[in-house]
Amino acid sequence: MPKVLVSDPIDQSGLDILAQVAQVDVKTKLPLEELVQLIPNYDALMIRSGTKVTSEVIEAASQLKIIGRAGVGVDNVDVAAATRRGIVVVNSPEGNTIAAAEHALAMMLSLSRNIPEADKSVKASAWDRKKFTGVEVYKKILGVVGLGKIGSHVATVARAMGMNILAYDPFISKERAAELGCTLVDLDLLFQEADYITLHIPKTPETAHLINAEALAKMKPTARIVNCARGGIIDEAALHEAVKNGTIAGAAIDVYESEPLGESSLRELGKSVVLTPHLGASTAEAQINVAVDVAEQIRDVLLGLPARSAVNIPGLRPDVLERLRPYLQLAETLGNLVGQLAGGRVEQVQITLQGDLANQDSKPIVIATLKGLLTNALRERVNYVNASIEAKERGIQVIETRDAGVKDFSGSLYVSAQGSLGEHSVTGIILGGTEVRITDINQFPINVPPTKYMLFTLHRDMPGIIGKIGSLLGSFNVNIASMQVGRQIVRGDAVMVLSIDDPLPDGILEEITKVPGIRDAYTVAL
Ligand SMILES: NC(=O)C1=CN([C@@H]2O[C@H](COP(=O)(O)OP(=O)(O)OC[C@H]3O[C@@H](n4cnc5c(N)ncnc54)[C@H](O)[C@@H]3O)[C@@H](O)[C@H]2O)C=CC1
Ligand SMILES: O=C(O)CCC(=O)C(=O)O
Repeated sequence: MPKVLVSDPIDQSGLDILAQVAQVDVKTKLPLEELVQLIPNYDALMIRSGTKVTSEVIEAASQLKIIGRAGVGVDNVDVAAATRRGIVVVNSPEGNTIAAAEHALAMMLSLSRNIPEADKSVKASAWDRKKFTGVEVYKKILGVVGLGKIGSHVATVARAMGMNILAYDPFISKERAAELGCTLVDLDLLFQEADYITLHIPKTPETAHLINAEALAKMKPTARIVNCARGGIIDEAALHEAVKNGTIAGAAIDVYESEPLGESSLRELGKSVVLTPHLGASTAEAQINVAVDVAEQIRDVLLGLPARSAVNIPGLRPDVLERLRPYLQLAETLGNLVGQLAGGRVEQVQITLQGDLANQDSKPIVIATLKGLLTNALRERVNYVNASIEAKERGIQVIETRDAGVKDFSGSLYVSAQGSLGEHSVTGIILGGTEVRITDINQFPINVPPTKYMLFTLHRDMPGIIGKIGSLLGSFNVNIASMQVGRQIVRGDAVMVLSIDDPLPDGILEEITKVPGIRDAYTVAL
């Protein structure tokens, strides 16, 4: 049974799903050294934001197939290192959207109405109303930085509260912003005009310290800033100075440069600053959503199925995946077959989506073909995550084409490879929705299902040759399960495809090539 390590608190609903297919060990607050020691025993790791999955952890993770982040941000995972090791990283892109958006709105209102400090004072038996007079958000300008899933929801609700929305997001169209009732502006204008600024962007090298002393200096002295996105987007030292000096009016912060928040001057700023301990996703509903979403993906990957929200392999909508699944199998089989026919050192591979298949998303099909192509060399080290990188590192040139005009079958896949045994090509189709059929080898039409052990010959189409190969295989005690011949013209060149029950014994291939009329022979194990 596979083993899953859950190293952050995860809702029971997720643990129950994992337990259907795996042994589940929940061990939270592990020091790095302990995680490094334990991880070689596990097939999957499920985390929230607490666990840092560093390159050191990934190096030690000799069995790990998947890291599941029950949340959105994967900045606590070294995704590049995981990709290199062929480990799938999945997240839950939408499970906590509403929770995070509502937290940002709650922070904005708490800050405006001094709710945390007022609460503290009443609980300390005071009744001080004047001290906690606040400001309204109605008719104020909200600057939304990042108009993705969370930013959009914040903008929609804020508009309903009577706010006017400016937005900055270089990857969102004006039309989409207009649909949400936002005006797209550049960042400087947003900084200058906004009464409230709320951040909903990932932390990247471009967004690190986006809010620094220079940016804060452009804001209104009455401006208030909310960060429920990621620590490090705001320079905390600069923020402290800006609030202390009255450059801006205040800030509400959920995420920090270093978590848990250690010593911090932000704590000294009284009611001008509201601080929460990374609570954006902490609602009962969001925790069930993300736990179920990610646990289902871990379960699927452990069962050999693709994940729907992998961040390091092309994401596919489940309905698209369902439609493509047989073609991924076809691509992998043809890649593996052509890779063996072409011998080692493949320099170039051409992948053509033909007929109706030409209308499909080619990326996963190309990846599946490369995975098949490299399987012989890399075995279980190659998978959907690292196949493209491995192919690139081996200097394999990948040519991807489409030909909707090929109408022999409703949809077919053509793969050719140039390797140490020359150039070889195969074509295949899916029959009856699930069955792989090889319909062409090196331009010779055939119709055979792939089997574990196969023998291919290229020979002259002449009487007696099939019998000779049959007798030769018989003399080596090789049992033939099925045989088919394909030719272009009578008594011209032909191919023979044999499915055999066992691997071909050493030396027999050489004997086959000595049979008069045989030009070449290849054996493959799929
Ligand atoms: N505090 C918490 O507990 C939670 C925090 N988050 C964080 O919230 C952030 C946003 O999450 P989602 O809305 O789900 O992500 P999303 O991917 O839907 O949206 C992010 C938006 O940022 C935009 N963007 C990227 N780089 C940008 C840049 N340099 N300047 C301006 N815009 C840029 C993108 O175009 C995209 O529209 C993420 O950092 C995520 O980790 C998410 C959930 C909970
Ligand atoms: O797991 C959590 O509570 C943090 C959520 C978060 O920051 C995210 O989903 O990006």
